[in-house]
Amino acid sequence: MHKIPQVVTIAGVDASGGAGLNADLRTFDRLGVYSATVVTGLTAQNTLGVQEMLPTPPDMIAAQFKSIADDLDIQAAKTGALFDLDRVKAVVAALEDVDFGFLVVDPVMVAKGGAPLLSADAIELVKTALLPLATVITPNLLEAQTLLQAELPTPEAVSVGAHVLQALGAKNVLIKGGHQAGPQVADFLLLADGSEHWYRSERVDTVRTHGTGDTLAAYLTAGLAKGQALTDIMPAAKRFMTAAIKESIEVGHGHGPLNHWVEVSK
Ligand SMILES: Nc1ncnc2c1ncn2[C@@H]1O[C@H](COP(=O)(O)OP(=O)(O)OP(=O)(O)O)[C@@H](O)[C@H]1O
Ligand SMILES: Cc1ncc(COP(=O)(O)O)c(N)n1
Repeated sequence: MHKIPQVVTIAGVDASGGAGLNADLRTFDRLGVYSATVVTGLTAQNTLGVQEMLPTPPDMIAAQFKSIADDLDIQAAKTGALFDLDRVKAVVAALEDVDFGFLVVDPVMVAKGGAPLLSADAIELVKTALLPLATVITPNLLEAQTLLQAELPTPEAVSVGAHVLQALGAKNVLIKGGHQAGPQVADFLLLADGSEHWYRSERVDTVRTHGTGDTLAAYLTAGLAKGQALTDIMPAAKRFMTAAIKESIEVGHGHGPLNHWVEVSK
């Protein structure tokens, strides 16, 4: 018998396959970890936008958690789209009840095309109840600004904002820079020990970025399950992100998905 790290993604399904738990599973497969799923909702969406959403009943979210916790040995979990207050409540209650090891909270709020994936009245509970459970939270710039109710226009402001998010209870904070203007993307990592790390890379000029945030957060989840440190995971994750965005695949007519099969140079 072979031992394999086991992870779970707690996220929504993307009918067109590019984002949400579909992107997570592909990333987990790529990194050689076994993955389970707690489906928080279905989305009828494609690379052009989100057409319909159907959140999972809270009881069914609880039942999925129980099935997994009763049988599997999960070392790391990741949250993605949680849709609304009832889904956030269900996920927080379940996470407090199980031991799924490391927790990566990707506070997904808006899809690339602009559709909301978290209702405004759920944001406060994400801040007060979900963030304190997190090993690492991975907001993009806009999500960080929403959580903080403040603009983050400079690298100094990003650093200050990360410290405020850490004070809310998240052990480590990664603020992703894909939404920044300029020739570079810069991700900022604030670790539990207070050390600060910038990861800068070229900005690929493309709209084919469906699922970038999910993929990076899933990459971190797999690395944590393997026992790696965030500072060891990030450089490899960034190389993968750049390559998967750059070597784009011809799928869909809008914000196309990433190339999760890309060869990555060392
Ligand atoms: N155009 C780009 N070129 C290179 N890297 C990018 C680009 N866009 C995003 N990235 C990288 O992808 C990762 C995810 O960042 P991003 O800010 O896009 O997350 P996100 O907005 O949460 O994604 P999503 O909208 O899928 O939830 C980061 O490492 C970021 O630097
Ligand atoms: C179910 C689901 N989860 C997450 C995202 C965010 O990904 P992106 O903003 O890249 O489309 C999404 N579009 N759909």
